[in-house]
Parts: sequence; structure tokens; C-alpha cells
Amino acid sequence: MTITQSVIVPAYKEKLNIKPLTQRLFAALGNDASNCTELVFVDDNSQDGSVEEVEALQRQGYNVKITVRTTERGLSSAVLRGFHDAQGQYVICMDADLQHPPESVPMLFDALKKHAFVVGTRYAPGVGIDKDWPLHRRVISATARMMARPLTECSDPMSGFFGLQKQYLDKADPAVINSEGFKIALELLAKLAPPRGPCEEIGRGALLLRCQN
Ligand SMILES: Nc1nc2c(ncn2[C@@H]2O[C@H](COP(=O)(O)OP(=O)(O)O[C@H]3O[C@H](CO)[C@@H](O)[C@H](O)[C@@H]3O)[C@@H](O)[C@H]2O)c(=O)[nH]1
Ligand SMILES: [Mg+2]
Repeated sequence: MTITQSVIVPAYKEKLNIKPLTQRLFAALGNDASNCTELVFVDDNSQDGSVEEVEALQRQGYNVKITVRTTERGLSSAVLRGFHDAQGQYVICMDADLQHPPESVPMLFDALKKHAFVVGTRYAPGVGIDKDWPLHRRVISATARMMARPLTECSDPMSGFFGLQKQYLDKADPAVINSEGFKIALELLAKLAPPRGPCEEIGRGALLLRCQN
């Protein structure tokens, strides 16, 4: 069956989370959607048994892969690598550490069929930032959101749980996208969304979804 959906997971030393994430994700997708979905970990040479864990899951029939980078490091560039290699026309990024609920992935994919860019936001009624966050982290997060305001209307542009229709990334000039750092969702929203970028539909299609944490 053709792969139309890709879930990209940047991962560094996440061996223990690979199995529960894979099982929960494909259980949430159900049989039909699982057949057209790939899960891809982009690992920066963790050498912690992540590769063997993925191979074991493959033997159990899960469509899960792992790309191991040996010459590059960094969250944003790992996400971009996964997006570029993705087979699916709908791509979602999420963390490996179960901070983002795999059970919300089907909802994001559904939204992506209608919208160019979707974000799992922590700033909506009923959801919130991690209760254990120390004060300094809350201050950094609030400051970053404020600084991003001129760039996007998105309520949570620092979210690591987001997706886009791959066609918009394919059309973009790779040179304009900064692959450094942690804020790849903001980077893509700011660079690809109008009026700053070439992809008018993306900003119009932006949709905010709720997600825990
Ligand atoms: N390949 C790769 N993956 C990495 C790297 N650094 C971190 N990761 C992976 O990227 C994900 C996020 O890393 P965390 O260390 O869990 O990030 P966090 O501090 O919890 O940050 C989260 O919140 C931020 C907003 O506050 C988000 O911007 C960020 O994406 C993430 O969701 C995890 O799956 C982790 O394994 C790296 O250098 N390389
Ligand atoms: Mg985390």
C-alpha cells in the first residue's frame, strides 16, 4: 500500500521510548491508517540500542524505520532530514519522549488533509505547559512566544508537535530555512507562511489543535 502519512521523530538516546511510542502510535491509527503510515526516527548516532529496538519492531510488522546520522547533530536539522526523506505527503513531527500523546496523531493527520500546517498547542482551554516546569523555563517560553508574535499568529510556535503538507516544503528554497537550534516549527511557519514566504496557502490553512504538554 502507498505511504501517504509520515511521522518523523527526532531522537537522541531514546531507546526506552521507541517501543511504547511505536505501539501506541499504530494502535491509535488503527489498521487502515497504519497501512499507509510510516514512523521514522532520526537518530544522531545514539549507540544506545535504538537501532536494534527498531529492528525488533520491524520484525513484528510495524512500519518503523530509523535513520542514523553520524556527521550531523541537532534537533531542527534532524526534523528537516526526516521531512525531506519522508514518503508521505502529510508529515508530522513529534518528540520521542512521549511528551506528545501518540493518540492525538490521527487528529493531526485528519486536520492536515484540510490545512497546510497544523500545530498541537499547549495554550488552549483544557491543556497547558508541563506542571513541573521550573520558573526559568516558563519565563523563557513566555518570552519566546512574545518575540514570535510578529512572525506568526500561532499560539504555540515553539511546539515540537506539528505537521505540514509536504508539498510546501518541497517548493521552498532550502537555503531560506535555518536548520540550527530547537525552533523548527516557528522557522517553517515564519518562512513558509504569507506574507513573508512563497506559500500563501500555508498561513491561511494554519489550524491550532489542542495537545497535552
Ligand atoms: N536527532 C536528534 N534528536 C534530538 C536532539 N536533541 C533532542 N532530540 C530529540 O528531540 C526531542 C525533543 O527533545 P527534548 O530534550 O525532549 O526537548 P524538550 O526540552 O522537552 O523540548 C520540547 O519542547 C520545546 C518547547 O518548549 C520544543 O521546541 C521541542 O521540540 C520539544 O518538544 C526528543 O525526542 C529528543 O530525543 C539532537 O541533537 N538530535
Ligand atoms: Mg521533552
